[in-house]
Amino acid sequence: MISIQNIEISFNTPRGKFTAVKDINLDIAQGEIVSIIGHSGCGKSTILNAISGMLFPTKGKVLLNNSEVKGPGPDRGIVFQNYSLLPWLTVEENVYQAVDAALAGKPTSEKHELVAKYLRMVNLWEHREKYPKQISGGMKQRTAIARAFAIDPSVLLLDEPFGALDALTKGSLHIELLKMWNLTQQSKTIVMVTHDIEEAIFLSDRIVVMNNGPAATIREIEEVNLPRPRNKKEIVNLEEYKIIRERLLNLLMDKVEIDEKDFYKEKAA
Ligand SMILES: Nc1ncnc2c1ncn2[C@@H]1O[C@H](COP(=O)(O)OP(=O)(O)OP(=O)(O)O)[C@@H](O)[C@H]1O
Repeated sequence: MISIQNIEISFNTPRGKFTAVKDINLDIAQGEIVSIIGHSGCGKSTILNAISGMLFPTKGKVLLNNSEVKGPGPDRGIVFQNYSLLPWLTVEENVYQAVDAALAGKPTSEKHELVAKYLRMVNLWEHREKYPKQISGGMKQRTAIARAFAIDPSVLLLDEPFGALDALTKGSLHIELLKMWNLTQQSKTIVMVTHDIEEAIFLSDRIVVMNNGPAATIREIEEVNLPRPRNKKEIVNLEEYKIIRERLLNLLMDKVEIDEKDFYKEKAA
């Protein structure tokens, strides 16, 4: 469904051309959940932005259902870490506004029903009249996720959506995300950027591990062959889980160790 073909993304900076990522090739099937992990600054958000159409590759192309991505569209819903709710609208209005734009021409009652359905799904119906400043971080992110699902995009792009949340809230949002994915017959394709290895394993079918930048590339792609539905308490005891976790930790720690060695070398010199 998504085909990233040999993309390179460079930026013009005051110090010249900066290549953030290069030689990125990745095919993602419909209904797959794929996470992208890697050190800060390795280009995870840059890749997500190229899929969203907010950024154009300097070389190569991104195809969505065999058509080249030329800009953002309602077929792709995006959730960012910083909630991105409009502060002057209530929870319900924030979701309605997106639905109204995506379903222009449909009866108002139908749009309101849709908003209600998704707010109930993320347990926010009781809080629908509150403004963003009156709700917690987890509730803001629930609103953003409900809004993204309500417009019924075929692809959901999540940029560290749970990064600012505490572990318990994060855990319940993981379950709500999978609940919505299951309710759509696992037909939505989800691409998520995260720093959290456990989160990536729990949610994903595949995990893309990036090298460090500049000119970062894909280092390895791990398949997560854990049965679904997944139960967090149960999967952590499975051998497969432990192997993937160890492997991801080793891949990500590699660079840190190299940096440390360099530091001691410099000190000795
Ligand atoms: N508009 C821009 N102009 C110049 N450089 C940019 C621009 N956008 C991103 N970069 C650079 O590209 C690299 C990749 O950035 P990106 O935000 O994709 O990283 P990331 O892996 O998502 O990082 P983090 O995990 O910290 O969010 C960084 O070095 C960043 O400074």
